[in-house]
Amino acid sequence: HWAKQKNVPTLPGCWPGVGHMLPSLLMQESLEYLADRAYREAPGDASAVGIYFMRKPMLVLRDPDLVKQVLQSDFASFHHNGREINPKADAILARNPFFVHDLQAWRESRARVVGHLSGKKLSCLFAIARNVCEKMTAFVERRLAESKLQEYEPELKKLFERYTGEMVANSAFEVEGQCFADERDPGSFHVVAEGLFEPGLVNVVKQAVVFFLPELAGFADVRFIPQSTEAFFRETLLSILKHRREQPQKPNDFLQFVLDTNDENDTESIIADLLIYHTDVYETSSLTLAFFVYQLARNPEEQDKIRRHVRDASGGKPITYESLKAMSYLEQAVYESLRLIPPASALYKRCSRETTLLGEDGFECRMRPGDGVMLPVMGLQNDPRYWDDPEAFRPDRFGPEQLAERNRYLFLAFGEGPRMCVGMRLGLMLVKLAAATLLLRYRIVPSAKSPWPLEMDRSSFLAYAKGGVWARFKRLEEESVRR
Ligand code: HEM
Repeated sequence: HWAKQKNVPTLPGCWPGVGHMLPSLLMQESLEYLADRAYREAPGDASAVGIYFMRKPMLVLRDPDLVKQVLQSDFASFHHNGREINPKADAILARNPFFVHDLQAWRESRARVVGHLSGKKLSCLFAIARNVCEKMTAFVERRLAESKLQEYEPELKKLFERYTGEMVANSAFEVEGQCFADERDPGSFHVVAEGLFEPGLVNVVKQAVVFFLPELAGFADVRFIPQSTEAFFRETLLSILKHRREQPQKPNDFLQFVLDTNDENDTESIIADLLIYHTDVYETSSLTLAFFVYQLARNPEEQDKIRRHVRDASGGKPITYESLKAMSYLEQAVYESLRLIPPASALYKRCSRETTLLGEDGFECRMRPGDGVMLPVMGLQNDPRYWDDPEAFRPDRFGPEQLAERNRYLFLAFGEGPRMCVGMRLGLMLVKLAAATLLLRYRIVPSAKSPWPLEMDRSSFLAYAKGGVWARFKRLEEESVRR
């Protein structure tokens, strides 16, 4: 297929029948990391490179103008996100806008989520997140108090799953999630959701069946969200609904936003809205925070600069919704961390009608319905052709001038165009608030348990570091006393 197209080299290593999927069949490489490899191994000036997903042709883009065509200008031909979910196996996941491909149904499901996350609603969620941050610092303080060295060395992803898990419990279910309990509680929100996305043989096989063999998933009842997890959330919801109906003063929380827009007897729609919120908040925000705090540990000068900025913006008072909004340099630093390690290392789109991709350099490629397109987020965001010294952590890259000058399709950590992440503002708010809270109290220093740079587990569709992401926290006052 690709040999017939002008200017599209094929990635070497194609095998009859399986195409480039041999490492994937050996559970070593996800489609996202295959796209990343294709990006890096293609001839330096190629605008795109062809791969085969088994026998199916897929085009891996290397030019931000072609990315723009797929995500924005020719959205009608590429609106499909590629992955199919069988509603018989995963009825709730299938309602997440990310997996809805019929245009009208997608618009409706997206509008539901957008409606729950307007500016005013975000400020209500901020108040809940601030309480969760207090629980997090109390937890860190207890760990510091029991340490002889007066330092706490957490695996960051696990620590921040507690934060996002507690956030969901408090804001969507009005219960204590017990995520910051000292003893591991099997009924706590983060333990229930733990490991849903993480790599590992069982998950990699499960995800391959759920996302790429939906008929088999329906037939063999292979689910992404296990029945027991769904049952836990369902029971939690039913136990609080009655109490919520009787409350004269309704709290301003995510549960109430959902109840206000649903028929109160339609528990299926209510639980679907809550679980979409849960899956989307829990994993991406904890991953983003873990990699960001890791970057802070590895870049002490930037850490100090960001801390001074956070102090100035909060003026020595508790952080407010407004003061957090004003922390623009902190936000730039989060973007820079997302540039270096985006949680989704590539985006997958499927062509739904015949069209031609045209590059400014004369590149031309005919796409047929069913052909796949991979947008290698990690590759584009770390390419020395587009980024000066791409390995360096430099939040200045996201200053207003640099943003105005750069092609916006070079940064895709939240996607772009009509299907761009709807929870971006909430995700940024949660990440900024937790990071600012920690920076005001602790110095974050590297841990010997995490190498630099991190070695990524390439078998998963999201970004996970082999062996986890580690750092050490020390109280700021104690440090200055010792100096
Ligand atoms: C920092 C954290 C987050 C990151 C890095 C992130 C990243 C992404 C990415 C890359 C996409 C795919 C875009 C595309 O296909 O073009 C996406 C879609 C989506 N995200 Fe996020 N996300 C984050 C947080 C959230 C949160 C907190 C929510 C909701 C509460 C959320 C809800 C969604 C939804 C519903 C979609 C599907 C949109 C659609 O297909 O129309 N995300 N996100």
